[in-house]
Amino acid sequence: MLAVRDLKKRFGGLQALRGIDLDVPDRTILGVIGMNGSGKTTMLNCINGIYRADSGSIQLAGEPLIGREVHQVAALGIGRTFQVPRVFQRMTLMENMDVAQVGARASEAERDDLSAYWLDKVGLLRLRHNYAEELSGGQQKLVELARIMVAKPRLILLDEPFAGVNPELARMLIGLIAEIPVEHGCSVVLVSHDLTSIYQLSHHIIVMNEGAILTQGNADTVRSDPAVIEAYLGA
Ligand SMILES: Nc1ncnc2c1ncn2[C@@H]1O[C@H](COP(=O)(O)OP(=O)(O)OP(=O)(O)O)[C@@H](O)[C@H]1O
Repeated sequence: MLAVRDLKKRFGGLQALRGIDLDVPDRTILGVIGMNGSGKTTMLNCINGIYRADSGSIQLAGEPLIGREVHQVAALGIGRTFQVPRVFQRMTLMENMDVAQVGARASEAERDDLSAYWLDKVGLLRLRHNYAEELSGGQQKLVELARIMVAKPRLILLDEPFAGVNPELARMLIGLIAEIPVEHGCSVVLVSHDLTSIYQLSHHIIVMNEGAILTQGNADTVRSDPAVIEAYLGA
């Protein structure tokens, strides 16, 4: 679904990405871990068009993405959430959901049904007529996830979805992310410092360090890799 080759990005004198290669097969979850500043968010920003990569290639199901604007990447089927959720504060939750369906070939009733379905999935249906600004930061993260899902994406990029989310909501979120590939036919790139969730959810994991991939593999491989233990886990 997603293929990244030799992706490089520099900010002035800082080489933030030093040639990243990765593949996310259809209906799988790629976990991304790494120390602060290792380039995880920069990589997501290059994939969804916030930053223009200096070199390399990014393809979604064979479609090249580099050089496309954020809205064009979204229209090709990539949804994105942020460390600090970007929901429309002065809109109700239903209005937030509807904005994400602009251009969808669906009636108002169909759009409302889909909005309600996803708000229910994230446990916020009862608050559908509340303004987003009335919700906690953790709840806003759930709204953001629900909002990207109503656009029926082929791939979603989740940046620290569990940070600032209380344990009960986090458990619900883990269950929800786990079923997204199979039930909704969507691949996931999951950036998180929460190793337990990453190990539990990911089909494949990459460990980033100073803009490069330090190691990769399944949870067992990554957990036991001496370079990861030394560089990332510090133990
Ligand atoms: N717009 C920017 N301008 C200059 N430097 C930037 C910019 N964005 C990121 N960087 C730098 O690039 C490096 C990688 O940052 P990035 O945010 O991608 O790391 P990260 O792995 O997501 O970190 P964290 O876990 O703290 O979110 C850091 O040194 C950061 O300061």
